[in-house]
Amino acid sequence: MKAAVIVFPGSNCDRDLAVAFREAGFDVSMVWHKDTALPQGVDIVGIPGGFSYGDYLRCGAIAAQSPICRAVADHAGRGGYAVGICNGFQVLTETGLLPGALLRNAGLKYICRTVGLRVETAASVYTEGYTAGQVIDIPIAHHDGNYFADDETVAALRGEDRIAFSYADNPNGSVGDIAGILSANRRVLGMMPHPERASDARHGGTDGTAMFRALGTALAPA
Ligand SMILES: NC(=O)CC[C@H](N)C(=O)O
Repeated sequence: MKAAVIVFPGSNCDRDLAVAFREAGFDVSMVWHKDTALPQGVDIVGIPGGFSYGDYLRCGAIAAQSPICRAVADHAGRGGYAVGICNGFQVLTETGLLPGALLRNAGLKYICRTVGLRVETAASVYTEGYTAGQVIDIPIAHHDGNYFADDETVAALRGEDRIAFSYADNPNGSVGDIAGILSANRRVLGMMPHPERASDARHGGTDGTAMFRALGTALAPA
């Protein structure tokens, strides 16, 4: 099983994400934003958190135009798996691979703390290690985590069971308390909270481990 973690100037969760993938059994390649192709045979792409290009012009906006994002879009277009965490979620909305946008937090402040996250669906390779309705503790660290989509889009996400996670106690003003969403084929996940930061008891929590473990199981060769 192969994972690729994309590295932009300003990424700061790339190595944490690589460790989480490795512990779930993936071979991990770090892929520079200027590369034009993913390594051969990649099963899943991870777009990590951080401050790509210093968050200019908007979080994820410049990263979305990088050469590697074209390859990521092709990979997703062929039905490949991709997960974007925090800044990675912002990149996925900026590339149009996921609907909606991440706006400035309603309180206009950067928020860095652990929050309760409700697993809305267990029907994805990312969430099948949880049960629907389960509340897990996962850290957030962002200033632009306020998910917005129009009513029609939110209704479609809800109707198609594509809301992966919601906040138990909305910290940032996200519409419908949405913290993470799936693509129509359920293979692309974007989420603001950081499961890779909750994958080692020494870092204060392990509720994120089940996500990577489930991925390792689902993507393992038959
Ligand atoms: N931790 C992150 O990925 C932060 C994302 C982005 N820089 C923000 O603050 O909203």
